[in-house]
Amino acid sequence: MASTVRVDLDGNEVKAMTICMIGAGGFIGSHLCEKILSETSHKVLAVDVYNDKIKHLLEPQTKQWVERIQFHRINIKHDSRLEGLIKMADLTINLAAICTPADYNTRPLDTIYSNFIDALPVVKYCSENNKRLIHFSTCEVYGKTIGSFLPKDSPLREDPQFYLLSEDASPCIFGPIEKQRWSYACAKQLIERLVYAEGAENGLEFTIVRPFNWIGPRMDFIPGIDGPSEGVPRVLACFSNNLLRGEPLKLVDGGESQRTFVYIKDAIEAVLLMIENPARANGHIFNVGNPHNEVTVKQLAEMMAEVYSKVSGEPALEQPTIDVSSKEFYGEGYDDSDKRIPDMTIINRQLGWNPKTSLWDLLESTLTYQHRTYAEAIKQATAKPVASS
Ligand SMILES: NC(=O)c1ccc[n+]([C@@H]2O[C@H](COP(=O)([O-])OP(=O)(O)OC[C@H]3O[C@@H](n4cnc5c(N)ncnc54)[C@H](O)[C@@H]3O)[C@@H](O)[C@H]2O)c1
Ligand SMILES: O=C(O)[C@H]1O[C@H](OP(=O)(O)OP(=O)(O)OC[C@H]2O[C@@H](n3ccc(=O)[nH]c3=O)[C@H](O)[C@@H]2O)[C@H](O)[C@@H](O)[C@@H]1O
Repeated sequence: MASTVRVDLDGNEVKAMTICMIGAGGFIGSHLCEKILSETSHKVLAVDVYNDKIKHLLEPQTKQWVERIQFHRINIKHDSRLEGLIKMADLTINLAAICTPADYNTRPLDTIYSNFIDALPVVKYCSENNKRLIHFSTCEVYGKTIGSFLPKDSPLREDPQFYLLSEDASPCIFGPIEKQRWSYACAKQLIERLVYAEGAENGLEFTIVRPFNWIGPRMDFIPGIDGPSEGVPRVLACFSNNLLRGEPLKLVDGGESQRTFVYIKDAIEAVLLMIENPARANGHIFNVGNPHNEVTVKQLAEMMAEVYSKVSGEPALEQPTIDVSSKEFYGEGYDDSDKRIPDMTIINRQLGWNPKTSLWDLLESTLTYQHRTYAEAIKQATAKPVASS
């Protein structure tokens, strides 16, 4: 635990606070809990339906933290204890959501309920009780870039004003309703507007975070090992699963879409700055991403194959990638964001935050983790039973 006095960006002492973290048992939540417990004196009321990813923080041997984290197994859809926890806390952080693209077109109702309806009471309790809220939205609220509607060979596509995604200037461009992929982005957009309106009309102190493809250890699950065999996680876990099993990586519609990936540990630094600098963070929407780590999905696959071979000692795959149609991979109603580059002006100005880790370095540490965590389990799961004589 940090024994020294923590100061904010303006040199003022940061007093220890109690944080109600909803969705604390997920990928981002687990890293945020670790950071808060190891570097600050704040207390965490961790709310989730699962706690596997934060078990190491809850076990009795982590004595130094035991009094600063409490796990509450609560489904926020229907649990009257939620308001009490929000009242006990100085700050609520809401991370709870269905946020894997394979669900958006196949479980659109669950997606809309999870990202909009279930978040409503959280916003209401914070507003009514004058509690600060940090709400997790997504870069998907931007949808497609303006540039994607220009002719393929238009030189305007190179002009940043047609692709750079800015919190206070870019429009939100989604596909038609039958493209149910956008159920998630649309629900997130509406909850952002509601949070913003609570701020404008009722004085809610809020910050909205728009993550741009945060990746790292503990993201999602490996199908058939710590998640359902038929489940489709986000791209990092899909490609990790292929590499661990020695299969080609599946490129949806040729892997032409572009993403900027940021290392989870860099991104968590930004969230801690928001937590401890309310005067600079309240009332703002922040892009949090790494504009320097842009690749096509195909380039990501090739880089992951190269890094995995290096960290595992396994020979490189003869055929590293294979094409698959989005209909085959995700089903009817899938659509895609073409390109996602975050404008960093606002987060730079308000919090002075910049990401540090290159894509190669973050893949090296993440794939080392994946190999250590899963290689043996995969070997056992795929071993052929020895025929009895
Ligand atoms: N990882 C990213 O790069 C990324 C990008 C954009 C947006 N986000 C947003 O950040 C947030 C966290 O994402 P993540 O990657 O950690 O996802 P995650 O799925 O790992 O974590 C979400 C957690 O919320 C919990 N949860 C869901 N519904 C709940 C309910 N009804 N009651 C209690 N707990 C519930 C889940 O059990 C899970 O542990 C989400 O809101 C997501 O939309 C993440
Ligand atoms: O992480 C984010 O910032 C946001 O974007 C993600 O959306 P997306 O980037 O499309 O999700 P991934 O599953 O990580 O897919 C990235 C790209 O890889 C492709 N992909 C995925 C998996 C695979 O095996 N092969 C493959 O080519 C997808 O089609 C897509 O083009 C999710 O919607 C959210 O977690 C989040 O809100």
